[in-house]
Amino acid sequence: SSAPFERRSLTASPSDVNGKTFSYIVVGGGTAGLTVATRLSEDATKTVVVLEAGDPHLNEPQILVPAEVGSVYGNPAYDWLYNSVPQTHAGGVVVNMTRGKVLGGTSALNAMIWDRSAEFEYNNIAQLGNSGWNWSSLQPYFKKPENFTHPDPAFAQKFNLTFNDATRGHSGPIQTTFPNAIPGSELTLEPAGLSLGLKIIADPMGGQTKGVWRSTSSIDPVHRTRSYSANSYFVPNQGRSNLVVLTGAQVSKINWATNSTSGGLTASGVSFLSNGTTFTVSASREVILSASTIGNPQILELSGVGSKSVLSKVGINSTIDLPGVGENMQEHIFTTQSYAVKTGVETLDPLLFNQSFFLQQEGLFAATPATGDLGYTATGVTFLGLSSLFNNTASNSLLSSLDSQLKGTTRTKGQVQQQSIQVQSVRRQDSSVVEVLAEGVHTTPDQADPNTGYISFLTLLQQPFSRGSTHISSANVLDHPTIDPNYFSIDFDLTVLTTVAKFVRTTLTKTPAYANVITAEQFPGPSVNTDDEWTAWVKANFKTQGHTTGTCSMMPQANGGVVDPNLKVYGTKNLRIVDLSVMPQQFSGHPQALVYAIAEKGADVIKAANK
Ligand SMILES: Cc1cc2nc3c(=O)[nH]c(=O)nc-3n(C[C@H](O)[C@H](O)[C@H](O)COP(=O)(O)OP(=O)(O)OC[C@H]3O[C@@H](n4cnc5c(N)ncnc54)[C@H](O)[C@@H]3O)c2cc1C
Repeated sequence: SSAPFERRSLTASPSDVNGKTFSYIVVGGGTAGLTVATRLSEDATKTVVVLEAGDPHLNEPQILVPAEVGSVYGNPAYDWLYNSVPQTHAGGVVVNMTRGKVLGGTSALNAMIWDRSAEFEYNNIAQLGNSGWNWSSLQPYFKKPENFTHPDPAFAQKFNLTFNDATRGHSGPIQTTFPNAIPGSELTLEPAGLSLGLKIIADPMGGQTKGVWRSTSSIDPVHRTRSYSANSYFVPNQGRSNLVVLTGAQVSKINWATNSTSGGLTASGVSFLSNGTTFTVSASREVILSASTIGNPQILELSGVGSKSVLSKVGINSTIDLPGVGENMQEHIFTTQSYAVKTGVETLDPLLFNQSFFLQQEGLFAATPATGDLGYTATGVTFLGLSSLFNNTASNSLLSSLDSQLKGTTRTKGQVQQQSIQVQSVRRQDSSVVEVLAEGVHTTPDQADPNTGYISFLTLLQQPFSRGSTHISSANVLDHPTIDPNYFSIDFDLTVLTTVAKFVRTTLTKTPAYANVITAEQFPGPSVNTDDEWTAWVKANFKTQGHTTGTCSMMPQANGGVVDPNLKVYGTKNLRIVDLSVMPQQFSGHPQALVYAIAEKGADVIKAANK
């Protein structure tokens, strides 16, 4: 059957929404937005409208087929095309920041890895003044979004795909499982880790993640296609008469009720642009911002909520003085290295260079059940602590320079508190500072020889200490904000990222398991050798993982926070933020499962407040 690509259409038009009143307005139909809207519309006595700037793009192979991941990055029909400002501490490079501008948001184009971070990292969030946001209270919300399917037992045994049903969800909308296509070259992962003295983690969803393990992905177990907020939360419920989703609608500001302001401002609704025309819609209960890390600060600032100095620069009057808006931005960044392997070692490179192989794999993928390499997602991860990269002396000196550099930077109370928690965290025996993701393919294909197979290592910084910002650059919503992640402003980040890149060359690929299959390092190769060359290479080649957090941090207001533990924006009665932007601190790992958990918990908080 060709079920995965069946066409569906959305019916709402601006006139279905303009001038009307809904119980709830959800701004942004992304990962969190469609999750919270679907849950809120379970209450038939309430009406919900979602305003999403992007188009539906439902049932498109470029989104659904795992091996097509990346094919829409940089395409304005799917991607916001955000860029950072030139990065002062990285030789002025401009970093491309892909974000989904499509129904489903970034869940429509992410790399589908479905995992969880270490237990203590969630407890760190509670320690910042956020009661109810710790490992144990998040458990039901970790499980609620997920419907986990076991892998085929023989395949699981071959690739060490282990799991624990007790830590997974089994009846949620998002389908998760392991891919059923992993190239043989990735069999090196576990033996390499063991020879480095690392632990194999059998249940990485159980709160311990340092070591070597195999990740699941958000993919359908039969068709092997992407499962994301649009096709898994929204589409099955699109027939609800109290749920309206309008695409191609970019929210330009929140409108405020002019009556009493005691106890905070009331958001009466929002204005939005569709095809160049401005419309308005009203909310009788709440306005919920789910436009994420870059979209939310922009909308708040355009509505007079933010730092007075940012607003006055673009001529916007201050409605609520909230200097934390758009600040405290934190990002995961990475570089990749690729190694040529011996002839006969199976890799995914032929998908890129061998047309008849590709067509054969297309056929396998189109069958029911789907098989073959087009269903590939990355599974092989290694999470390393400081002690894998530095000896005791080097580690102590790194941490003491970090401490003195942090003390010399201007920080909010909340940042002082979170960075001291972060320093304690990176010192823990069970904490990770980097992830090494192994993939059986060349990740920089323009550097590859079409007749050779490759394995690649992505080295990903997990505990960045640099803090950046995003702020409006004008009073026009169509102008992109000024995004400055301020990468490498804290030296720790550059030292760790450079050291792990060298570790891949000098240690990881020298383990017997890798040495046995590798013939040569291909990227970066012999031109990068000295410490200075490595540092320059990292600065010129790093990319962002798109895991940005922090710009609407959940922290006490006096500490620089934007929302309280009920996700309500300070100074308002009925404006909440439900998505990744509320997380005040970066986690080790990949955030999408946390985003769904935030949205599920947020929906319960909102339902309880609006009985
Ligand atoms: C390239 C890439 C790969 C990734 N890979 C993984 C992975 O493998 N595993 C993982 O766990 N995480 C991954 N992530 C991260 C993860 O996907 C995101 O953190 C998560 O999807 C963010 O969810 P969100 O709801 O906060 O934002 P989004 O899903 O981005 O939703 C925001 C929505 O708001 C809309 N919007 C913005 N402004 C407006 C406006 N003014 N009006 C109306 N709508 C607006 C946007 O169009 C979008 O739909 C990846 C991210 C990227 C960028």
